[in-house]
Amino acid sequence: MQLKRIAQAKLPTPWGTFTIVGFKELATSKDHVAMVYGDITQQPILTRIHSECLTGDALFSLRCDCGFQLQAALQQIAKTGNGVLLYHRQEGRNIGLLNKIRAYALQDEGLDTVEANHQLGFAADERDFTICADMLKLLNIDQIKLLTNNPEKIRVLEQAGIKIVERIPLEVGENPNNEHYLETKAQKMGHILHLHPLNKDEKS
Ligand SMILES: Nc1nc2c(ncn2[C@@H]2O[C@H](COP(=O)(O)OP(=O)(O)OP(=O)(O)O)[C@@H](O)[C@H]2O)c(=O)[nH]1
Ligand SMILES: [Zn+2]
Repeated sequence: MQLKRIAQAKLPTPWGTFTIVGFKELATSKDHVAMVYGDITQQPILTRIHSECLTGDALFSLRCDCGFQLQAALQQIAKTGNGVLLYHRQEGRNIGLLNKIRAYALQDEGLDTVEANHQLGFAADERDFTICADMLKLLNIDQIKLLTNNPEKIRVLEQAGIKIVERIPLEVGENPNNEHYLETKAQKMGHILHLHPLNKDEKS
């Protein structure tokens, strides 16, 4: 176990009142949170793993789909009546905010999101989803329905002992600014996405 459960409190949102549960990583003291809604003893539980994206989550960026996914996931969990959103604090696929801004600068020069990470000396994705499996275990959850388009999350969680009963797609927020980013995720990172590329010649 890499985490310790530290504190919890009520957290009202526009979609309902969640309970926010705070965890600390034992090795690094880094913190993560879970947003828990309703009765989570009835498994499988609707679950979303949301990786931190300051620009998308808090600053309204249209370069990615994160802000849209965060809202849609909280909304869907509240509508379902129970579920959990893990807010996984590994910003920029775990290269950190400042390196993500460096990667964005390289993307402004024409590199794609994977090439930009490589140019900076990082793997395409540096995240560790075993932290998420540990958060679920500390919440006594071992069977989930996972909201994701990323098969890697499923692979790592299953290996860590979490049963994924169902994958539920979460495709929101596609726009002209993130069209190329989403295409790269589908083509190079294995994401299951049904994109609607804007075609200027299209009549419909
Ligand atoms: N390094 C890097 N990180 C990015 C970039 N754009 C978004 N991110 C980060 O990517 C993470 C979100 O990952 P995504 O690839 O959008 O989606 P996912 O979580 O793998 O998959 P889904 O479950 O389908 O949403 C967040 O931590 C963002 O900060 C980028 O261009 N470069
Ligand atoms: Zn983002």
